Amino acid sequence: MKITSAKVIVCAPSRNFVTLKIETDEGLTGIGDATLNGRELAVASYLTDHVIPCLIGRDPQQIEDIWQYLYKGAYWRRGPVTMSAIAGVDTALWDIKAKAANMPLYQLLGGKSRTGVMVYGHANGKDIGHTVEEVLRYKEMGYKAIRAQSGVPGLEKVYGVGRGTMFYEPADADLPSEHDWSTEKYLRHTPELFDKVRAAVGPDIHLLHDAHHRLTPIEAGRLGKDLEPYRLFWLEDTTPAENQESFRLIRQHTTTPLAVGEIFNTIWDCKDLIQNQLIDYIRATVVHAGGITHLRRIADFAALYQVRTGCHGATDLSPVCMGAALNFDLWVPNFGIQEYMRHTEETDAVFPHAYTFKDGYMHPGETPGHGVTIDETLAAKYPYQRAYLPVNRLQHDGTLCSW
Ligand SMILES: O=C(O)[C@@H](O)[C@@H](O)[C@H](O)[C@H](O)CO
Ligand SMILES: [Mg+2]
Repeated sequence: MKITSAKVIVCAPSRNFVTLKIETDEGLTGIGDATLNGRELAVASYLTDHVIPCLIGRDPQQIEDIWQYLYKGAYWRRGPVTMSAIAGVDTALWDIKAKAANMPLYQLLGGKSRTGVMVYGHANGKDIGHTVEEVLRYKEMGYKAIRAQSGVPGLEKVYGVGRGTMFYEPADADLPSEHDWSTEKYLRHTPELFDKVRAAVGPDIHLLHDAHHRLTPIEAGRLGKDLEPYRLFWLEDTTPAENQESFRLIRQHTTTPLAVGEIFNTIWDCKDLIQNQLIDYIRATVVHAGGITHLRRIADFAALYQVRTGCHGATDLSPVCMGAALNFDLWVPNFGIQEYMRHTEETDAVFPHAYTFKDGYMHPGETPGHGVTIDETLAAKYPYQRAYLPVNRLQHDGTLCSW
């Protein structure tokens, strides 16, 4: 089998997506997500101008060799642009291989390890009362795990509070919008949020929360300790994780489970965190961590240390990534949970898919491949529109901080 052509499809049904489509001389095609929120065209160019010329004529069945060729052959290794581009190729090749084998991707990986993939949804509100209502609405929809994020009194715009109800998209302007931040206000507010949420939702629903890289390690330890009475499933991205060692301090102060890694793109970003058991869940996922091939390596390494997977699944990861991730989740032995932010109807129409949601669990479907396709005619009706993630400044003096 030979790769005869490949192309990048950039479209924006509700938000920007980058999709790589690979075609072969045996009529099989595969697609992969290569979306990097706020830097989409960098990945599109990386693929079109540098990767695709090297793919033509290669055997698409040689997934591992192509992965190593693209990772080592670039000389400049790692990073979100490179690894999202490699992920797009890798996912498309696994899609082709599973179609050639006439089986869903999870079967090719080793078959199912569970009856379904437990997912968590995003309940958010402008204040505690509204957030409690949203958490109860998600419980009503059948979710067994719900992330709760709310506005913080005294702060105008805070991460995680959407503009709609089901649809949350942080990239919101042609140039980065500016949010304000106060750790003090946030640390005062969040325990109160979970006191009310846990009291309303009962003991059986898994509750999650995302601190979104904003705390120092000792502040993270304090928040983790303050949230212990509410038994969170995980507290996510408490502190910027470039310094993996800093999680040791957090661990010393709290038993609240820790999740990190949605912005990681290789095993090297999380090696120390995992082998020192400084985290409980690794959030890396298909589109930003080099595809199925590399994510499988991360998961197998994590399994040695009883660290479980918790793949990122926000709306800026396309349905192609969701389909591939659900196949991965159904197979992976040390599965933890899958994030599931529902896409809009426009997005779902451009990316028809086999995956389904029922009573808090998802299934990738039985379609050969990863089970997601792209309607190119419809995609063409939604041209790219530059959009950035916000930047964040301390409310009291304007210092730029993590968003
Ligand atoms: O856990 C999450 O889903 C968030 O951290 C994401 O929504 C993140 O803000 C976006 O993916 C950034 O593009
Ligand atoms: Mg997050």
